[in-house]
Amino acid sequence: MAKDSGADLELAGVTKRFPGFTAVEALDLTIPAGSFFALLGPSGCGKTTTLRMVAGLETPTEGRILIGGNDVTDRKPHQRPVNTVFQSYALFPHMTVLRNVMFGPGRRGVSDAQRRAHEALQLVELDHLAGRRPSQLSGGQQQRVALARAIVNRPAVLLLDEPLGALDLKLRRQMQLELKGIQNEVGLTFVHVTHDQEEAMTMADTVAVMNGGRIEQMGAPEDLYELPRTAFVANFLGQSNLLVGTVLSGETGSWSRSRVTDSAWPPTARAGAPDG
Ligand SMILES: Nc1ncnc2c1ncn2[C@@H]1O[C@H](COP(=O)(O)OP(=O)(O)OP(=O)(O)O)[C@@H](O)[C@H]1O
Repeated sequence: MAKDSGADLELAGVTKRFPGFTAVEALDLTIPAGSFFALLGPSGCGKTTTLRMVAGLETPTEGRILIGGNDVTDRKPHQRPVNTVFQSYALFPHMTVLRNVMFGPGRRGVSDAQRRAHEALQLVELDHLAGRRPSQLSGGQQQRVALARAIVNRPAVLLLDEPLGALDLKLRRQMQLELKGIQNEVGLTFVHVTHDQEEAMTMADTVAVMNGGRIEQMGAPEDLYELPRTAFVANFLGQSNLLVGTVLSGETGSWSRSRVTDSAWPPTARAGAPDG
């Protein structure tokens, strides 16, 4: 399959309020074209609501959403250059794998829908099972068909909502690598929602850690791990030993005299705080 170019995704002041509850709070975010971006956070932090607003399934209370520089905030889901892969594969059970993958381009009247569907199936290494029905496939194979069905539409942005959540651990780890490989190959912009730290850290170029509807910290996985800016991020990304204290003086990396403190986080500062 030809390498498609994804588009930048930009969220400007995006907020979602449900009656009596703010799920997403003034989110500002730019995801560069062709990158693999992960939204990581605990249950209820607003990840799926954010994704649903990008897909057009939820309307922001405030803010704008731009894809490739075009404001899509008021566009219906099918008018956006976006496809979503859900945890529940949502394949059509009565159709073959090939028909499932052809469905989108076929409906849009694309002339070479069948060839494109075969290409997408080759990409996920399932073309040899094109004649089967979803019930004759394993969970991992069904998830790959769901991915092919999204990729065949060549969306500028591909949204993945816990796409590996229904798979057992071994298959999940294997699919993480495959998904990352496919993203490299097709070059689309991937936005992946997960509460699995390891998944986000191994797959994404950039990880945004969400907490209570806000992005607590965003950066390359290794930067988040090495330099978490808050105790929440440190705890969420791994095991950590936190000590509460007060900084009396000094700068990060060159401490003279301090007591270890919550605000003395990140860990380089901790390591340099000798006399607490
Ligand atoms: N239609 C709705 N009406 C009211 N509150 C909602 C609605 N949809 C979501 N919420 C609330 O908004 C918050 C964020 O929900 P969201 O589904 O975005 O979380 P999440 O981070 O994706 O969680 P999970 O990992 O469990 O899917 C939750 O507290 C949820 O209860």
